[in-house]
Amino acid sequence: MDPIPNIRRPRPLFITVEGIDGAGKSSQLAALRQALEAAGHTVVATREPGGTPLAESLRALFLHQPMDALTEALLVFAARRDHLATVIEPALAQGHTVLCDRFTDATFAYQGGGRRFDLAVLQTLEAWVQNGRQPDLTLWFDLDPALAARRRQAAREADRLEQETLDFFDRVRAGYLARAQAAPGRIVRVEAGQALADVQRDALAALQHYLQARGALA
Ligand SMILES: Nc1ncnc2c1ncn2[C@@H]1O[C@H](COP(=O)(O)OP(=O)(O)O)[C@@H](O)[C@H]1O
Ligand SMILES: Cc1cn([C@H]2C[C@H](O)[C@@H](COP(=O)(O)OP(=O)(O)O)O2)c(=O)[nH]c1=O
Repeated sequence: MDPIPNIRRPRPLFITVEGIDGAGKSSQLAALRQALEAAGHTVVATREPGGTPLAESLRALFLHQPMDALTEALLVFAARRDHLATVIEPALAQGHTVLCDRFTDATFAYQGGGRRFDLAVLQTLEAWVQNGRQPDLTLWFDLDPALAARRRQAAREADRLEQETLDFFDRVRAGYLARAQAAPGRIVRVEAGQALADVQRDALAALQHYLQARGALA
């Protein structure tokens, strides 16, 4: 008889990070990944829109071509469909934890909040595309839009979305707040206006709290 491998892998998780552009979520991904690996998870790190060759092509169009709000919503959900079918679901089925930079909360915040697009249509698309799949945990890096704009200006050239007004980002932020209020057990707000190390401390604490509460440690 083959020996049974003495490895206890924790239950795979689907974890997402969210926030307005410049909130600092990408800066926290490496530390989150390390913490998950230290807890026994094998991690697939990915992003939206993107994460597959097709979805990365859609991302390039999305970030640079002018389009209306419905087209935006259809493109991000088309990208999401391919990403779920070819990366996220297979990874979870193989026992890997998926750490994803943005997911559907971004659609409700940007297209729903920012563009004021019909939330009922987004809910219909979500149901069609996701087949019930939702993140287990979402860390929402929340930052004042004026401060986020200053951080972005110091860091990079603005893409199509990042050229939007402060009013737009106020609505995106309000969209995230509404999502967090509707799903308080899933979405955890992290105060992103602090120094990088303090944001990291709070994000890791929220992750550890979740892992302990769900028994998701190795
Ligand atoms: N807590 C922080 N304090 C100051 N600057 C930060 C902080 N977090 C990130 N930054 C900087 O702000 C810019 C945007 O951060 P980034 O992680 O790319 O944000 P996002 O992925 O949310 O758009 C980068 O130049 C980054 O170094
Ligand atoms: C996933 C998603 C992203 N977006 C937007 C948010 C961002 O402005 C942009 C790309 O996100 P992001 O990868 O965070 O950009 P960057 O690498 O420049 O930090 O796409 C939507 O509008 N709807 C969505 O559903």
